[in-house]
Amino acid sequence: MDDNNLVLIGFMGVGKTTVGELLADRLQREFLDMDRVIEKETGRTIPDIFAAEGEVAFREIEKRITIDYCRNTKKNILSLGGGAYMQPEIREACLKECTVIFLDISWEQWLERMEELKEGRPLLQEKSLEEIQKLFDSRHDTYRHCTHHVLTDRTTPEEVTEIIMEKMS
Ligand SMILES: Nc1ncnc2c1ncn2[C@@H]1O[C@H](COP(=O)(O)OP(=O)(O)O)[C@@H](O)[C@H]1O
Ligand SMILES: O=C(O)C1=C[C@@H](OP(=O)(O)O)[C@@H](O)[C@H](O)C1
Ligand SMILES: [Mg+2]
Repeated sequence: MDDNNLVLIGFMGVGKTTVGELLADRLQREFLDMDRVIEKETGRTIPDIFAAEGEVAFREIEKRITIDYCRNTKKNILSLGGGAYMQPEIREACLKECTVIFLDISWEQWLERMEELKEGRPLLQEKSLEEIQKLFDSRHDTYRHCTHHVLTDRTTPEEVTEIIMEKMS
C-alpha cells in the first residue's frame, strides 16, 4: 500500500466515522474525522456553526480544513462530512492526492437507520423526508467519482472494513 491518505466519503450515517476508526486500527494509521477536526479548530460544534453562521459559512470552513489535510498530510485515514465531496475543490484535491473510498448504501437501508442519525446532524433535522431523498439521490451521482466503491447494505462495519482491506491488498 502506498503512503496516500485513505479518504472515506458517502452520505450522512453510512458509517464513515465508524469504519474509519476500525480501518485505522487494522492499518496502524492515524484516524481523523474531519467534522471533529473542524470542531477542534473552530472551538464550536457542527450544530453551533450551522445555527450561528449558516451552511454557506460551514462549507467555507470545511473546504479550507479538508483541503489542507488532503494535501499536507500522509498515511492517515480521513473521514469526510457527507457534504464535503460536493465541493469541486475538495473533490479535486481528494482525487489528486488521496485514495478515495465511497461507502454506498441503498435508500431503503438508509431509511431504516434515519431516526438514530438526527442528533448532531442539522440537515436531517431541518429538511423534509422528500428533500433528504432528493439530496441523497443527487449526491450519489457525485460520490461515484471515486477510487473504490463499497456497497454497505446488510454489512457490519467490521465486514465493510474487511472488504476495504481486501481492495487495498
Ligand atoms: N455497516 C453498518 N451497519 C449498521 N449500522 C451502522 C453501520 N455503520 C455505521 N452504523 C451506525 O450508523 C450510525 C452512523 O454511523 P457513522 O459512522 O457516524 O456515520 P457517518 O460518519 O458516515 O455519518 C452509528 O450509530 C453507527 O453505529
Ligand atoms: O452531509 C452533510 O452535508 C453533513 C454531514 C455531516 O457529517 P456526517 O456525514 O459524518 O454525518 C456534517 O459534516 C454536517 O452535519 C453536514
Ligand atoms: Mg461522521
